[in-house]
Amino acid sequence: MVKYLPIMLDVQDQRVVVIGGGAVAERKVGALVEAGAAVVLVSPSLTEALAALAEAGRLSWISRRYAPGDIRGAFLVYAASNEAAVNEAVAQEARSLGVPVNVASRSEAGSFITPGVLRRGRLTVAVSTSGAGPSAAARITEQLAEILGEEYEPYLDWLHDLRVEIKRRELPPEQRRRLLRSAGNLDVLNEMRQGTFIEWSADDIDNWITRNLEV
Ligand SMILES: C[C@@]1(CC(=O)O)C2=NC(=C\c3[nH]c(c(CCC(=O)O)c3CC(=O)O)Cc3[nH]c(c(CC(=O)O)c3CCC(=O)O)/C=C3\N/C(=C\2)[C@@H](CCC(=O)O)[C@]3(C)CC(=O)O)/[C@H]1CCC(=O)O
Ligand SMILES: NC(=O)c1ccc[n+]([C@@H]2O[C@H](COP(=O)([O-])OP(=O)(O)OC[C@H]3O[C@@H](n4cnc5c(N)ncnc54)[C@H](O)[C@@H]3O)[C@@H](O)[C@H]2O)c1
Repeated sequence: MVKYLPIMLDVQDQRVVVIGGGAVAERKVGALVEAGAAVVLVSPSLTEALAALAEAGRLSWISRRYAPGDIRGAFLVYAASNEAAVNEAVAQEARSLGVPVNVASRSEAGSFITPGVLRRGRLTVAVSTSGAGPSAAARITEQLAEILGEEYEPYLDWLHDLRVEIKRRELPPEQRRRLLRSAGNLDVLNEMRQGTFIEWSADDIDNWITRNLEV
C-alpha cells in the first residue's frame, strides 16, 4: 500500500495542466479554480460546466488532443482523459520533467491522488482512503459534514483575528506562546454553535489580552 503524504498546496496563479474535458476533469478543475490556479485544459471536447468556465475566462482551453510538450512549465498535471494509453503517456512525460501528476484511470501511474474535501471557511478537511474506495471517501466526507457545522467558519475567522493581534504585540516568547495557546482553548466555538456569541470589539480583544497577560 502506498502511504501518501498529506499536504496543503498553494496553487494560486500556478500553471496547472489538465488533459481531458469530461466529468472527472470537471471535478478536478472545479477545485483548482476555487484554489486560484491558472488552469490550462487540453481536450477536443468539454462538459457544459467546463465550457462555461472557459467562456468566463477562468481557464484556458486548448481544443485538441494531448501532444507531447503540453505540460512543459506546469506546476501540477492531471491526466483525466478517457484513453488509458494517453493518460499513461502524460504521466510518463510529467515524471520525466519532475512534475507531480494525478492519473484518473490508474492511481498507481501517478504521484498524487485527490481526496474528498470538506470546507468551512479556513477549515479544510481532506479524506483519502489511499485509493481503496473513492465513493467511500465521498461518503465519509458527507458524514464529517454533519459533525463539523457552519460555525467553524466564523470561529476560525475570529481565532485568526485574535492571533494576529497577539502576534502584532512585542511580547516575551513565553508570554506570547501562552496567549496563543489560551486563544485556541476558548469556548467561543460552542457559543457560536449555540448562537450566544457576541462579536468582540477591538476593546474586548485588548482587555482579553491584558487580562491574560496578568495571569
Ligand atoms: C474523492 C474523489 C475526489 C475527486 O475526484 O475530486 C475521488 N474520486 C471521487 C469519486 C469517484 N471516483 C470513482 C467513482 C465511481 C465509484 C467507484 O469506482 O468507487 C466515484 C464516486 C462518485 O462519482 O460519486 C471512480 C474511480 N476513482 C478512481 C478510479 C481509478 C482507480 O481506482 O485507480 C476509479 C474507477 C474508474 C473506472 O475505471 O471506471 C481513482 C481515484 N479517485 C479519487 C478521488 C482518488 C482516490 C481517493 C481516495 O483516496 O479514496 C483516485 C485514486 C485518484 C484521483 O482521482 O485522484 C471523488 C469524490 C468527490 C466527492 O466528494 O463527491
Ligand atoms: N479518478 C476518478 O475519480 C475517476 C472517476 C470515474 C472515472 N475515472 C477514470 O477517468 C476517465 C475519465 O472519466 P470521465 O468520466 O471524465 O470521461 P469522459 O468520457 O466524460 O471524458 C473524457 C474526456 O477526455 C477527452 N479526451 C479523449 N481523448 C483525449 C486526448 N487524447 N487528449 C485530451 N483529451 C482527450 C474527451 O474529449 C473527453 O472530454 C475514465 O475513463 C476512467 O478511467 C476516474
